Amino acid sequence: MSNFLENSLQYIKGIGPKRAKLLAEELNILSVKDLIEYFPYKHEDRSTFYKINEIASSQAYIQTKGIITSMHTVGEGRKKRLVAELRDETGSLELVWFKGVSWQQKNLKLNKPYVVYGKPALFGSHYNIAHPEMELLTQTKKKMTGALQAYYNTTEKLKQHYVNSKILSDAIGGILQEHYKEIPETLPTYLLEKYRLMGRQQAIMNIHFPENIKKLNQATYRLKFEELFYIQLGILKDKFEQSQDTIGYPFPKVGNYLNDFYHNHLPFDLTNAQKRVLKEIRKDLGSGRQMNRLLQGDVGSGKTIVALLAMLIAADNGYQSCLMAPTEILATQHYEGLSEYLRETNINVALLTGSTKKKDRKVLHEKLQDGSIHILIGTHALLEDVVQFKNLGFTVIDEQHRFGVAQRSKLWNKNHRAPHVLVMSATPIPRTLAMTVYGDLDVSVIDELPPGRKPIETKHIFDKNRNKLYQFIQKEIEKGRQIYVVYPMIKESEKLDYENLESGFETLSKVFPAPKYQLTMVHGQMKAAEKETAMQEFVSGKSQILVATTVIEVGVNVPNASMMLIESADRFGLSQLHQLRGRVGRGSEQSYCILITSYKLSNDSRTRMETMVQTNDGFEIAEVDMKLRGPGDIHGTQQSGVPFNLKIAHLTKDTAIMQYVREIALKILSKDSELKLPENALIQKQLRLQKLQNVDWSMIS
Ligand SMILES: Nc1ncnc2c1ncn2[C@@H]1O[C@H](COP(=O)(O)OP(=O)(O)OP(=O)(O)O)[C@@H](O)[C@H]1O
Repeated sequence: MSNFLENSLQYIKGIGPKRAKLLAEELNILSVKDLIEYFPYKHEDRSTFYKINEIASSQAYIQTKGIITSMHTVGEGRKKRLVAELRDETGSLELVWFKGVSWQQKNLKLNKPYVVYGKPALFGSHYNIAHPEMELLTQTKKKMTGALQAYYNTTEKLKQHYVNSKILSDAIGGILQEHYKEIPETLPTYLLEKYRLMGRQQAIMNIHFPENIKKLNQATYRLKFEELFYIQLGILKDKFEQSQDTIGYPFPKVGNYLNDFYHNHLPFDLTNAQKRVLKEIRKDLGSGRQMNRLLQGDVGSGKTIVALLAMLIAADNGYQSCLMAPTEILATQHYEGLSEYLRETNINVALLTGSTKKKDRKVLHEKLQDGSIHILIGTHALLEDVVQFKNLGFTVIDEQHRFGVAQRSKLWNKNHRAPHVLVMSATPIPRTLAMTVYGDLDVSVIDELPPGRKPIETKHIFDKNRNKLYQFIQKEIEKGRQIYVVYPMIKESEKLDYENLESGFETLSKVFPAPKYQLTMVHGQMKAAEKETAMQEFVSGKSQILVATTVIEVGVNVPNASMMLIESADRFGLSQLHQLRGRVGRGSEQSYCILITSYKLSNDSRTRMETMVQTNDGFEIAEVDMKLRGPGDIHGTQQSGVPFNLKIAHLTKDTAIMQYVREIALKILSKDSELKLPENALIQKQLRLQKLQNVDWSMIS
C-alpha cells in the first residue's frame, strides 16, 4: 500500500489540521485513503446551461453562465445582504447572499464570466438565486471534471465550519490529480477480465469526477462489486471453516414422541411452509453435523410449533432440549403454551427464570441431571453454570438479537459437543440480507400464515380525532374483545415519556371508568413480579385495556385482543410497528391497528404510516424500512443488526449484485477454500486487511 494514502489529512490543501480533526470526528475520515473512499451520494448533470430568459420558476436547480455587471449591499448589521446582477445576452437575474457578505464581496470579480448554480425564485417579475454556487468559467474549464458533478454528504457541524460538498470535492480532486497512480488494485486480474470490471484507479477517478454517465456506471458497479464480494467471501470462508469443524449429535430417527404428538395431539394441520421448514430441520438433524439454523417467520406464522416438533425429535433420540426467551413474560408464555400442547403426552416440560424459587430450583437441577425433564424453558437463567443437563442436544433461541453471540456459545460449554441450534426470529429481514447478517446460520422461512386469519385492518388517525376512536373501542369491548394501547419510551426522553404514559392512562380511566371497565398499566420500570401480575390480569381477560410501553413488543399471545392502538406512532420504527401490530389478529375475529400521530409529520414518518396502512407483509415492510434508513445510517445499521458499514453498496437495492458476487465467491472457495493458489494471493491479502480494518466480524462468527 502506498504510503501517501495512509497520510493524515491535515496536510492536504483545502483541509488543514482543524478540518481534518472535524472530518475524523464527524465522518470517521482519518487518512487520504479514507477521503478518496468517501464516495458521493449523488451526481448531477452539469452539461446543460440555461439562458437567463429560459429560467422558469418550476425548475429546481439550474445552471447558467453570465457576467457580474454590478454588486451592492442592502441593509445593515445582521440584515445586511449582498446583491449582484448576473447578465447574459438574453437578460439578467439577481444573486443574493445573506451570510458571508464581506467575504463574497471581496472575492467576486466584476465583469468576469461565471458559472452559476442554484435554485431560482421569482420576486415580482425578476428571478433571483440565493447563495448560488459560483465558479469562474475559466476554472471550470481547467478542472478535470466532465459535466457530472459529485455531491458528498456532510453533517451540520461540518457545514458550520464551511466543510461542504465542494470543499470535499476540491480536496479529493487535488489528491487524485497528483496521486491517482498510487491507488492499488484490490481485485486480481483474472476477475477483472472475466467480469469486465473497471480497474480500481479508473473507478475511483470516475466515481468522483466522471468522464461520462457510462464510465460513472462502470465505476459504481466495480466499487459495489468489490465491496460486496469481500463481505460475502469473508462470511462464506468463515462458514466453510465452521461447518468443517463442528460435528453434531446425529438424530437419525423419528420415534414415538413425535409420531404420537403429530398424529394424536397436534390441534391443527401444519401449513405447507411449516412442513417444508420441518423437513429442512430434519435433514440437518440427521446429517451428523451441528445445525445452526435461523427460522424466520412473520409474527403469528407458527414458528413455535415447528420448534416443538424439532424438540420432540431430540427426545426421540434420547436428548434433552431447551428454549431460551429474552424476557420472563415470554418464557412463561412459552411454558404455558407448550405445556398445553403436551398436556396428554409423556414429555416433561419445566420452566426456569430469575423468579424460580430456590427450593424449586434444586429439584429442577436434579431432574435435569437425571434426564427426567425433556424440555427446559427459560430466560438467561438457563446459562448459569449450576444449570447442568444430562444430555442437552437441541437448543431453541427465541428472538436472537436480544441475545449476544457470546451467550449463544455459552450453551456449548454445557456439553462436550455443541447442541443443534434453532434461532427463531419474527423480525423479517430480506433473505439476501439474512444471508449476510447471519452469515453463520442457514435460513428457513415460514412465509405463510395459518389459514382462517383475517388480515388486520390498519388505520392512521390524527390526535384530534380521538373521540370517534373511543366510541369504536367501546364497541369492541362490548363485543368482549380486549385492547392494547402502546406508548413510546426511549431513554433520551424517558421522563416525558412516562408522563405521557401516565396521563394517557388517566384519561382512558376516565373515559372507561371502573367498575364497568378494568384497565392495566405495564412499563419497564416495574419489578418483574409486578409486571407479571399486571400482564396476567390482561392475559386472563380480567382487564380489557392494557396500557403499556413496548415491553409487550415480542411474543405476547392474547388471541382475544382485537385492537392495537399505538400512540405517537411516528416515533416508532417500521419493524417495531409491525411487531406491535402482530400482537393482534391472533384469533378468528377481525382485528385493528390504529396509528395515532399529530398532524405535522416528516416525509419519512408519513411513508412509515402509509406503508403500515397499505401492507401486512413483514418482508415488504422490512424492505421499506431498510430503504428509509439507508445503509449510511449507522444507527439504523446497528438496529438492523448489520455488522458492517457499507461505503457504496446498498443492502436492499443491490441484492442482485450481492447474489452474483456470492456465487462468484462460492466458486472461488470451492476450488481453493484456503485461498492458497497464487492467483488468489491478492484476494487473501485483501480479505485479511478488510477483516482488520472495517468489520466487527466477531458479531457474526
Ligand atoms: N398450522 C396452523 N394452523 C392453525 N393454527 C396454527 C398453526 N400453526 C400455529 N398456529 C397457531 O397460531 C398461533 C401463533 O403461533 P405461534 O405462537 O407459534 O407463532 P409464532 O410464529 O411463534 O409467533 P410470534 O413470533 O408472534 O411469537 C398459535 O395460537 C398457534 O397455535
